[in-house]
Amino acid sequence: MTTDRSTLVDGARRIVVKVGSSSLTTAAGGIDPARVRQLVEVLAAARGAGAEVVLVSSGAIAAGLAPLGLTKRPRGLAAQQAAASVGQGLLAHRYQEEFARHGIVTGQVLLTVDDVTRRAHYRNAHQTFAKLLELGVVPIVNENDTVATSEIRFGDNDRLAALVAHLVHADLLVLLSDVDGLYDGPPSRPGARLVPVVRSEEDLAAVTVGSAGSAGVGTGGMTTKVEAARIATGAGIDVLLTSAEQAAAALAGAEVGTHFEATGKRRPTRLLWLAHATSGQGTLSLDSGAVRAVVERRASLLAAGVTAVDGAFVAGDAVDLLDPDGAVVGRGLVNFDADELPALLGRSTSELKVALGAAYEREVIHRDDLVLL
Ligand SMILES: Nc1ncnc2c1ncn2[C@@H]1O[C@H](COP(=O)(O)OP(=O)(O)O)[C@@H](O)[C@H]1O
Ligand SMILES: N[C@@H](CCC(=O)OP(=O)(O)O)C(=O)O
Repeated sequence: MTTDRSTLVDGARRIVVKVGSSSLTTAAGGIDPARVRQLVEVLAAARGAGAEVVLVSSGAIAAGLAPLGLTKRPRGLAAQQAAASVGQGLLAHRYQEEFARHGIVTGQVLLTVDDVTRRAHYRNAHQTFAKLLELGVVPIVNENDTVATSEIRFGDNDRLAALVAHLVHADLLVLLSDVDGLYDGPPSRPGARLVPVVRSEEDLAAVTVGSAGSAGVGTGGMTTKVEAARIATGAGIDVLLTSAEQAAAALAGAEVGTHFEATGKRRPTRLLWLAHATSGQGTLSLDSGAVRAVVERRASLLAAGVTAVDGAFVAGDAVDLLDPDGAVVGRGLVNFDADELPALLGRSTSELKVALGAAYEREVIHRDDLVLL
């Protein structure tokens, strides 16, 4: 049964709100202080009503354009990183001042994929959010654009927001865009209709999802929002998608935008990151026995079942697991460097212990560090 909106919103104790660049910028592309102010008023009201709020805000690159004399988002990664470096401080400052008007302290959290997939870093991120919220701070999150390389980049804050929602155990994820919800086709197309509720994949089958509109500051368009909604709902978190203009109404429980209903159960957070926020830094090819062990018995991967190694990874990196036909069956955090592995392949752990010492007795990937894809 569909939860009515006011029950959904009133029942949400912890809310992650994501706002896109297109909802924060002027037509010329710079940050619009009036739009930031309006958003902060809505979030301060949600806080006043008793919810804890985490804001995932895009806009660093957009905020950095004008100071650098640029009129549109640059194409190259280095130029985007430079713009983000200039813009992130300005953006954080804008928020800090606006929240301070409501007596609310903000904290900046810049995340990279690495920060949240490696065990120690992930625990650290989790603890930082917990402490900030305990202290009554509104964390303002963005990708750490200036240091992320293209290989380890989320690239879009929609998925980042879904993963943060899971990391902080949010009850509700609100995605704010320049469009007031999911339409059954690109909203510029005549006759496109708003989809008020998405309950399952079947409801998405009839929807044509396109990329960003003409303004040119957004990144992923509707594709990354639907993907973010899939990640969050699959992890047990309800999602509301609407426009920044309708944020106040949405957070007051009005029937605006699109509600993606939570479907799945919570999964261990780190594995969600591993499945959705990383790509493998290399591959391990498995023989059919190892595929069965890993996929059917959920066992750890041992060197005996690995037939080939590809890529330049180091211990702790994510690698993709391939079946004998080359299809990706899983992803895991590997316990050895790529150049250590060839000498171990096909050998049993007891044999490795005798030949190379106890340090080589360990699994290639422990089952707790492995997700099936
Ligand atoms: N089926 C759809 N429903 C709604 N919007 C869509 C759809 N397909 C494509 N879009 C486009 O996606 C855009 C939102 O993406 P984007 O500009 O990246 O937003 P943001 O900056 O908020 O992340 C909308 O303005 C719209 O033009
Ligand atoms: N991290 C980048 C934004 C990436 C992004 O997802 O942008 P958007 O599609 O506007 O939400 C920035 O702050 O400019």
